Amino acid sequence: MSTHKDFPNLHILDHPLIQHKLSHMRKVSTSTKTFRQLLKEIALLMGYEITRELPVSYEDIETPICAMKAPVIQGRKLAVVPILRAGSGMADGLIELMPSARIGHIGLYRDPETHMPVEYLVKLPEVEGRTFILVDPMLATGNSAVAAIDTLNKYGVADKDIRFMALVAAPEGVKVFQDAHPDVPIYTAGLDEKLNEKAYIVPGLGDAGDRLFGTR
Ligand SMILES: O=P(O)(O)OC[C@H]1O[C@H](OP(=O)(O)OP(=O)(O)O)[C@H](O)[C@@H]1O
Ligand SMILES: O=c1cc[nH]c(=O)[nH]1
Ligand SMILES: [Mg+2]
Repeated sequence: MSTHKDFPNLHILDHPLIQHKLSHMRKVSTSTKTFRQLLKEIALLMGYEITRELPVSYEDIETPICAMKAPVIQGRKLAVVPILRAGSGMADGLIELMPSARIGHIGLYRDPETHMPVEYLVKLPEVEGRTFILVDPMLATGNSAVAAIDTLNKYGVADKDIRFMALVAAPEGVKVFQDAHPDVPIYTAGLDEKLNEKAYIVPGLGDAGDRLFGTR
């Protein structure tokens, strides 16, 4: 994991396995089935990296040989919140890693003309004492991610209790996000070059939702 000199909140997950799988996802020739499988696998690997700092406490257990104090993840409850639709493909991987996490949903789509997000669904678990991992493969203009965090705030989740995980990010979006929510760390596998005139990430991987679900 490395940080970026211009973006103090941005953590780039540069593990070779993550990078290798992302390269396959980017290819225009990759099928829906493979894209879906790789998104899930990368999310699991990213989840492994970002949960590195979870606090542990020690519990008395008995092995078949003797008693010992064994580390277990301590206290705080977790929620995974995908931004629909494409975020659901990442949530699948995280839930495999953390099967007892609660799952919330925030449904947003980008208006094709204005590129501004339109909210169509919010359903969240109890927020008290919980850390939220918000997931979406694409951080493009940053407007969807900012809107999703604003929504979490509205439901009582403080920025300090949120982590945002995006597969690929554009510098423009990282800046917008960081200016709006400087206390929310962003974890990404790829900081790309720029946005194009339709606000798609370049080189990116195209429309993540369409590639995940086989729509257009
Ligand atoms: O940073 P932004 O410019 O806001 O763009 C990123 C958003 O665009 C995509 O969703 P989309 O609107 O295509 O919805 P979908 O997942 O249903 O396809 C993507 O999954 C993000 O949510
Ligand atoms: O490149 C992009 C930008 C926004 N949404 C996507 O799915 N892809
Ligand atoms: Mg889409």
